[in-house]
Amino acid sequence: MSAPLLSIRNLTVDYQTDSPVRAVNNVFLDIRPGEIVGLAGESGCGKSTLAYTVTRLLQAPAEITGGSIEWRRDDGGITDVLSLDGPDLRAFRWQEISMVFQGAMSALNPVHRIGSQIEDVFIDHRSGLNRRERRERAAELLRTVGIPADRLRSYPHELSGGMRQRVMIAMALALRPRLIIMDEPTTALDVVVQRNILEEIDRLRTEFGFAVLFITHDLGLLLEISDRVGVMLSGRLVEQNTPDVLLENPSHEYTRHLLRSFPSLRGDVPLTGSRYIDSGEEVTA
Ligand SMILES: Nc1ncnc2c1ncn2[C@@H]1O[C@H](COP(=O)(O)OP(=O)(O)OP(=O)(O)O)[C@@H](O)[C@H]1O
Repeated sequence: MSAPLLSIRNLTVDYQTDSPVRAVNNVFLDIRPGEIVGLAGESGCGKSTLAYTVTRLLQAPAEITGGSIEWRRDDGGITDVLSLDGPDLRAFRWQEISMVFQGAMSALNPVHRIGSQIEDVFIDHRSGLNRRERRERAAELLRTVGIPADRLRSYPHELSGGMRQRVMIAMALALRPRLIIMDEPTTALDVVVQRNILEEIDRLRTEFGFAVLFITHDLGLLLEISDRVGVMLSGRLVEQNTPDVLLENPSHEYTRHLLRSFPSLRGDVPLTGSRYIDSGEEVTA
């Protein structure tokens, strides 16, 4: 088994409000190169706080009160993520780890064309590229995520929700990061569009070899797409395992509860093509 790309050890994050909230509580999580790790749990369990901590986007009143996050660089050396700052942090954020968050409409600037927003990533991080090269790369990125290059001239409101989310994925891919964190990237989309985007992410992962930390409250979806799934409850990662083990032999009562809350994995949930449906396994309680 390859060495982890990202190692989260004993991480604890508190919101220092009048009555402090422990949003992340002693979390251990490794992500290996090329792996899709899913993080499930209901609203408020600390998933986004964990993602923001890894990407160092956490803001006051949040405070990291314990633990470490290590990143294995391409040269085999280790970067202490929690002590990164200045240009090193900026470079880490787009070149090593990038993010796709929920709500592409609010993440994209409504008054700028798609093309110029993608090119901005290159202006900030690839200052050696000239205008024509930036434009070519932006066009290539759009094609990579299945959008015709002439859409570079579109404004966000001229694209569908699914297309906007693809643009966000294109931007996240721009500098070829080794890990992409996706926080509810498809939640606002209808099921068919969601499925197309998930297939796209899997195809891109095969093509480019990046790892994915995929965060959603939707355990069913994670069981389908992930190599490993972690279940979070009140800031704790109460269980992490492969989808097969989680389905067949969940060790935590909360995981069993989440599994029971599926209507059925046999037929009437929209998991078309799922290997769990194909195998005909009965997993409802
Ligand atoms: N700015 C803040 N100030 C105080 N408490 C906060 C703040 N942001 C989040 N929290 C609390 O931290 C806990 C974890 O929230 P977080 O947003 O990480 O959960 P989540 O699982 O991502 O939920 P969701 O899916 O709704 O985004 C919750 O109890 C939340 O109320």
